[in-house]
Amino acid sequence: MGVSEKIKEIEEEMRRTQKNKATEYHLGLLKGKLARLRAQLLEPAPGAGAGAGTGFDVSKSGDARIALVGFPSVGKSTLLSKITKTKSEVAAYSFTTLTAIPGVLEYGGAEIQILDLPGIIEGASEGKGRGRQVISAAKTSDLIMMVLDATKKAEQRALLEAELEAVGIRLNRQRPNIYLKQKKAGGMKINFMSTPKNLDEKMIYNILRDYKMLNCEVLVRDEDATVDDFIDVIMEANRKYIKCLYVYNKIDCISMEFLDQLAHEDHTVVMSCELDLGISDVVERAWKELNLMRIYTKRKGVEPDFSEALIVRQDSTVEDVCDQVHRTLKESFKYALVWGASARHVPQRVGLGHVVADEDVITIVTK
Ligand SMILES: Nc1nc2c(ncn2[C@@H]2O[C@H](COP(=O)(O)OP(=O)(O)OP(=O)(O)O)[C@@H](O)[C@H]2O)c(=O)[nH]1
Ligand SMILES: [K+]
Ligand SMILES: [Mg+2]
Repeated sequence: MGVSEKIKEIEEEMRRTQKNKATEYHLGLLKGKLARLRAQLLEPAPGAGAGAGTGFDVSKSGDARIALVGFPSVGKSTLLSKITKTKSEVAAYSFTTLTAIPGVLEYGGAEIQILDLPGIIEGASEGKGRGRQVISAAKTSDLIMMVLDATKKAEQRALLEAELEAVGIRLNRQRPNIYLKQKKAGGMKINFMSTPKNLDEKMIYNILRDYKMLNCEVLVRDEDATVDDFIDVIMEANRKYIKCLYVYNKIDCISMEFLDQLAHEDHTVVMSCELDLGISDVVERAWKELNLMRIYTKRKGVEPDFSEALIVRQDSTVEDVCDQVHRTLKESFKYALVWGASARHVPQRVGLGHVVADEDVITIVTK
């Protein structure tokens, strides 16, 4: 039996099994097995590189990468052509786009790579269409823009989310607060910080044994943690926590009432590429979700250079800023002077570990 068939069989068994106290452990084990099989499915076939030669092996460039994911003909390519200088083919038929098409969005002094991808369909995670390559490309992004057709049924969003879930992408979620460490010996040590609501020692023990992890230390810190969370922690190497912005296109074709309802949902923006409505909101929201920071440098005795920003990620330190300037700069680093929101007084003299804030001005003093 192939991996896909095994997955189907387990999914079927899970559907058949009634959820109650008596079946809880059995269902937990099935979930664990399912997660392992799904990860197997994603392993590249022997000899074939990840997306090599299929047009999906676009190298990363710029300060961040955004992937456009959605069903066919929702307007992904139309959006790419609107916000970048790249023209990706647009047409009324499905699967107009067949490979990954990169474009560059310039915003706030940053260059953001936008990846237009082929449309995906239900079953994509199991390899339907080019689903697996598309989702693998999405997995490399810093933000997923899920482009949705506002005129289509609401289920489309849940269907797409399930496809992304199945390959280990977790949207707008944090890694579960569970500590897990494999050991060479000593058996299993399972501890809870407070009484868990959805987990117990037996459940964790069963799943660990099924994964042949007989020596390890577990500390569940979150009382709301579920079996799925625990499996995510075991499968850590295969999981990716990515932000998602839901972008509803074609609002030129829906009622004002429905538009209002959509616009109020979390992590959601609405637009019409056709009427050129809301496009700048989409870009602004995407920029915010990326949480990038602009840092300006200033040479001693000279005004800061506001024409060119260094772009760093959230929670970056002076060390990260140095790396942006030059790979070896930190080797000759003596101290830095910082003006702006991260400084307690201006200028504050700081070391490499100082965490910077958006729009800080910094002078790096070398030995
Ligand atoms: N009414 C309306 N039509 C739109 C809008 N944006 C795009 N379209 C149309 O939707 C169709 C599909 O657009 P594409 O950009 O090719 O869609 P896609 O998501 O890239 O499609 P695939 O590459 O096939 O997955 C085209 O006929 C567009 O003209 C919009 O805001 N309103
Ligand atoms: K299309
Ligand atoms: Mg397209």
